[in-house]
Amino acid sequence: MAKEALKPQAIAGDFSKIVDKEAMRPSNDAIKWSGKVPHVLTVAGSDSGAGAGIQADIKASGALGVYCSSVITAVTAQNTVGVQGIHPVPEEFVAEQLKSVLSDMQVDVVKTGMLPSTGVIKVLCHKLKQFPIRALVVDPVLVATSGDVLSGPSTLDAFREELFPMADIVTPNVREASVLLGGFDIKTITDMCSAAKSLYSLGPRNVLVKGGDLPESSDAVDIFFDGEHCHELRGVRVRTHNTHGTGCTLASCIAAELAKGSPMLGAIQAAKCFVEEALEQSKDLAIGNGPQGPFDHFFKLRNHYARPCGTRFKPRDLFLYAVTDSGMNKKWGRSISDAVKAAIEGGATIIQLREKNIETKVFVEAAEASLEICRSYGVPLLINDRVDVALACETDGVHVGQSDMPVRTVRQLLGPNKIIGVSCKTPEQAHQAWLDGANYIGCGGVFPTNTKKNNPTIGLDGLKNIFQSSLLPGVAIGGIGVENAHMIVEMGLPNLKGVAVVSALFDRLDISSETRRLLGVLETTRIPEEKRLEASE
Ligand SMILES: Nc1ncnc2c1ncn2[C@@H]1O[C@H](COP(=O)(O)OP(=O)(O)O)[C@@H](O)[C@H]1O
Ligand SMILES: Cc1ncc(COP(=O)(O)O)c(N)n1
Ligand SMILES: [Mg+2]
Repeated sequence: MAKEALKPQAIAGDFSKIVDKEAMRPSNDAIKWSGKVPHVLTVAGSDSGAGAGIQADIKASGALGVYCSSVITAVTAQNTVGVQGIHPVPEEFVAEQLKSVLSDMQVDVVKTGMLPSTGVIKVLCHKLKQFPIRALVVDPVLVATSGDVLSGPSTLDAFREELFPMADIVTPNVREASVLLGGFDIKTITDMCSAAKSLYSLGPRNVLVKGGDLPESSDAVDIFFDGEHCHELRGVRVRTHNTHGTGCTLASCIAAELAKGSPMLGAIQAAKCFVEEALEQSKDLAIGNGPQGPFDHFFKLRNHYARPCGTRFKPRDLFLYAVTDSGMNKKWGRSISDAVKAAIEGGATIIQLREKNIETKVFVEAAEASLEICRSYGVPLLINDRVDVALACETDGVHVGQSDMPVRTVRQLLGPNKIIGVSCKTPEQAHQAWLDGANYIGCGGVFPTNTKKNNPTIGLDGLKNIFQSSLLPGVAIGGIGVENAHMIVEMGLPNLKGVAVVSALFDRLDISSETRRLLGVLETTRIPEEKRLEASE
């Protein structure tokens, strides 16, 4: 199996090297299928619930523009609750399916999933010697995420002694790595690196130990070992129960990217980015009644908000928008990052550091400390006005006013993956923000406020005037608190996605409880029926 072509580009620097996955997103260029098409063959089980197994592999490959054929090794009766039954396909028929595909089609990469018996593993190894391919991705599916056994302990030797030495990469999760290493205890990222190195000694060219189920890990961290360096691939842990099929999907995305010619590390980064985006986009999916639902592999077809990986923005992030104020922090004797943490713990969905009188060094330190907190909760962090601080700290974006740096310039500096918000008082300013490439608008002040002196208020009518024509989602800001936030919600304006607040949170003794109170108002206020009808016209 000619593997040199896929030799990973080892990156200097050892364990603590966190590789920037943004550099390698799945190519979004439209792949026109003509002539030789990148081709993955999945050799795996069928999941009747279609969240994992060959169904996940075929969907993932298709989403990445790669053709995917399939050899079924077992048929499982499975849903979001678990696996109710397994019917292995006789190994001679697995051999027949392999011969049908490999003898007729130019398969670039084979990806394996559920291999229920030693016999099937032996048949597969034999066929791969008979029909050489460019790369082999082995996802050693032993136990489904639901906990059901998919490949018994009798297959461990065949995985370790026959299949692993042929693999370009093996992708065990923490549990599978532990079992394959005879019960090696994996509790930390350092343990994951040790496990990856031990698995590497079994013969695969590369090892990826997946950390989706690593206990107490605030991020989703995987460890990639290429024989020289341990690379830490860190992604945001998406708070969702729709994780059925994450492992299958990651492995089939790696196979698809390899089939398109990516180097190994680039393929892994692109695959991880795809899974993270799919999970993020599928948080509200409700398929099945069990504890672990599937996610949407075709989110890019449905998602008209272009959210390249690395942009943690969705309009619903604007729901409860906390804007810090250094004067208030000084008054209450708290640091900016403490205020940020308290607001997020109370339910804030996005944070903006608005620090008008602060030394740049202090601002950068506060932004870095706040970003660490925001990342751990998966909450976007924006910087008010100071594009230099946003760039220096790699925050999720900026919010600029009409007299700050022009939005087009900000977009050129920050690139497509960052969030840009713009303060607007008129429909014309909102339209210009859309033309200039902003992601959202902040409109106000709605009610009189002491936070922003001599700032003419626009009132509810001004707010309505803007959002009735705005092409961008946005928030209302200015004098908003628990006593009047319901009035904003009751307007029922489709693009008005939330409220931005300052003193209602930060000029209070207990930020978290004030935030929770405001969240309660926003969540319980109902849009009057007539407004709902008006909005739907
Ligand atoms: N909640 C999550 N948020 C973001 N990434 C996740 C999440 N759960 C799993 N992943 C990622 O999905 C991929 C599959 O990991 P994992 O779920 O551990 O595999 P398996 O499904 O085989 O148990 C890994 O890249 C992991 O980091
Ligand atoms: C047929 C089949 N193959 C694989 C898995 C693993 O699923 P996950 O990726 O969620 O661990 C599964 N549940 N069913
Ligand atoms: Mg999983």
